[in-house]
Amino acid sequence: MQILDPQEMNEADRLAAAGGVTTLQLMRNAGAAVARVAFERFPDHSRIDVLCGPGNNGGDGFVAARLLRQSGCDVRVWQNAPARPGSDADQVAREWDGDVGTLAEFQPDVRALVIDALYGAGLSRALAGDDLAAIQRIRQNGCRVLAVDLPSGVSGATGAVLGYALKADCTVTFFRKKPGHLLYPGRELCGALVLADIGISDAVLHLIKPGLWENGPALWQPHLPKPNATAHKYRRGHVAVLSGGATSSGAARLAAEAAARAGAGAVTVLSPPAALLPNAAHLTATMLRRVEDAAAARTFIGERKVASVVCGPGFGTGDWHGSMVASLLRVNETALVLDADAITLLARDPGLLQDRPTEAAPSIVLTPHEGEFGRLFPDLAADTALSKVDRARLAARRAQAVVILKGPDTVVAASDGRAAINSNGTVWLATAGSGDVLAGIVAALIAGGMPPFGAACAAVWVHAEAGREEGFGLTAEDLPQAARRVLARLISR
Ligand SMILES: NC(=O)C1=CN([C@@H]2O[C@H](COP(=O)(O)OP(=O)(O)OC[C@H]3O[C@@H](n4cnc5c(N)ncnc54)[C@H](O)[C@@H]3O)[C@@H](O)[C@H]2O)[C@@H](O)CC1
Ligand SMILES: Nc1ncnc2c1ncn2[C@@H]1O[C@H](COP(=O)(O)OP(=O)(O)O)[C@@H](O)[C@H]1O
Ligand SMILES: [K+]
Repeated sequence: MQILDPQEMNEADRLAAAGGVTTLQLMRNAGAAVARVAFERFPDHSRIDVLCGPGNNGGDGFVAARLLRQSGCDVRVWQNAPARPGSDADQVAREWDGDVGTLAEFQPDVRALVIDALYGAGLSRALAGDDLAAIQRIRQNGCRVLAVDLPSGVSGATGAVLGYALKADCTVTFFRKKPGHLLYPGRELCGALVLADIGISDAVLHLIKPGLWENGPALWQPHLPKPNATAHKYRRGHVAVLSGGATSSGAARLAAEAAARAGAGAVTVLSPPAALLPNAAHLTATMLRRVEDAAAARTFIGERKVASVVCGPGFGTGDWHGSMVASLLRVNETALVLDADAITLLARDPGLLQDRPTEAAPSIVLTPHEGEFGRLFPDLAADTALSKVDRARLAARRAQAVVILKGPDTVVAASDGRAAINSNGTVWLATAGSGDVLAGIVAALIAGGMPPFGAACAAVWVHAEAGREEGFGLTAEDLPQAARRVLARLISR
C-alpha cells in the first residue's frame, strides 16, 4: 500500500474536497473514526480526557469528544490554544457544548483514557511550554493514550521526535499511513496503528502518484520467478558468491545456501586458493571454483552465464579484494549484490562507483546497515534533517543502484526515486550472518529474472517473514530453509 508524506496527504485532502467531500466532512469522519476506536479498543475507560490543539488535529479531537459524550462517556476537553476563527476546527469546537479547560490545568488520571489531538501532520517545531509539561505529566502518570493521526511530538514525515513526544497505546490515522508511522522511533511511539477510511477516494492517488510504499507481497508477488516446465538449472539463474579467506568463508556459504533455497538453479562459490579446503569440506549441492584473481572470476562469470554475483560477506578488505570489486563493477550483464566488506571497499574508493560507465554498467544492489551506510555516504548519514527514506533515496540516486538500508525499519530505494519501507521485521533477525542470507536471497531473485528493485523488496520481506517464523533463538543457518518455505507459499498462491 502507498505511503503519503504530509504534503501528499494535504494534496489528497485538497483533491477530495475538489471531488465533493468537504474538508469539514473529512474532519467529522476522522473524529468519528477516533471515537469508534476509543470504544472498541478501550471499552473499560468511561472517563476520557481529550487534549485539543489549535489546528485540524484538535478539530478531530472535538468531533470525537462530542460523539463519545453522546454515547454516555464522561468526557472532558482541554485546549492549549483556540482554533483560527472560521476554520473547520473552529466550527466543530463551537459544536462542543461542554467546558473547555486549559492544558495547563489538565491533570492526568491513570483511570482515564487520554485522546491526544494536540498536533498531527502540522507539527512544525519541538513541543514547549504547557504542551511539553502536559505530555511529560501524561508519560509519568502512565495513563493509556489514543493518538489522533500521530502521537504529538512525532514527525509524520520522518518518524523523528521533535524534542519530546507522547507514547501512544494506539494511533488512528487516516486514508494512508505516513512515513512517521513506519520509521523508528515513530513506529514504536504509535503503538498499535489503525488506518481509517474517511471518505477520500483511492482515485486521488492517480494524480498524486506517490513513490513510497509499505513493503509487502502486493508490490512484487506477481513477478516472483516461476520457472516453466522445461527450464534447466542455468535458466533458473546461476548465482556466484565470492568467498573470503580460510577463516572467514562461512559468510559466503550462508549467502550461497540462501541463494539456492531462494530458487537459484545453480550456485557457485568462487574461492581464493587459501579457502578452497574449508569450502570444499562444507559444500555439497553448491559448486566450488578456485579463483586466483579478478580475471579468473570474470572469465568464469562470462563463460558460465552467471546472472548475479554476491560480493562482500566475510570477503576481506585488502588490495586483492579491492581489485576484485573494481573488476566486478566493469562486468556487464551480471547483477551485483554488494554487502559488508564490498561496501567498505567502495567507501575507501568512492570513484569506483562514480566512474562507472552507466550505460554499460551492471545492476547493483547495495545492502548496507547503518554503520556501512555512514562509511559510504558520510554526508547523508550526518544530515539529521533527512529521514531514513530520504537517505536511502539520495544514496540510490548517487550510486545509480538499488539501496537496501537495513535495520528494524529497512528501507529499499531505487535510483528513480521509488522506495519501500519494510514493516514485518523482527529483532530475532539481529543475529550474525543474517545479512549474508539476505544478500543471497536478493541475488537468487534477480538471477530468476526479477528487476532489482522488486527483487530487493521481495527479499527483504521474505527474509523478515522467515525471521518471524523461526522466532527466538534463530541462527542465520535457519533462515535459508525458512525463507524457502515463505517463498514456496507465495509462489504457489
Ligand atoms: N489531511 C487530511 O486529509 C485530514 C487531516 N485531518 C487532521 O488534520 C491534521 C493536520 O492538521 P493541521 O495541518 O492543522 O496541523 P496540526 O493540527 O497538527 O497542527 C497545526 C497547528 O499547530 C501549530 N504548531 C505546530 N507545531 C507546534 C508546536 N510544536 N507548538 C505549538 N504549535 C505548533 C501550527 O502552527 C498550526 O497552527 C492531521 O494530523 C489530522 O489529524 C483530519 O481532520 C481529516 C482529514
Ligand atoms: N532490531 C531489528 N529488527 C528487525 N530486523 C533487524 C533488526 N536488527 C537487524 N535486523 C536485520 O537483520 C539483518 C542483519 O544484517 P547485518 O547487519 O548485515 O548483519 P550480519 O553482517 O551479521 O549478517 C538485516 O537484514 C537487518 O535488517
Ligand atoms: K496527535
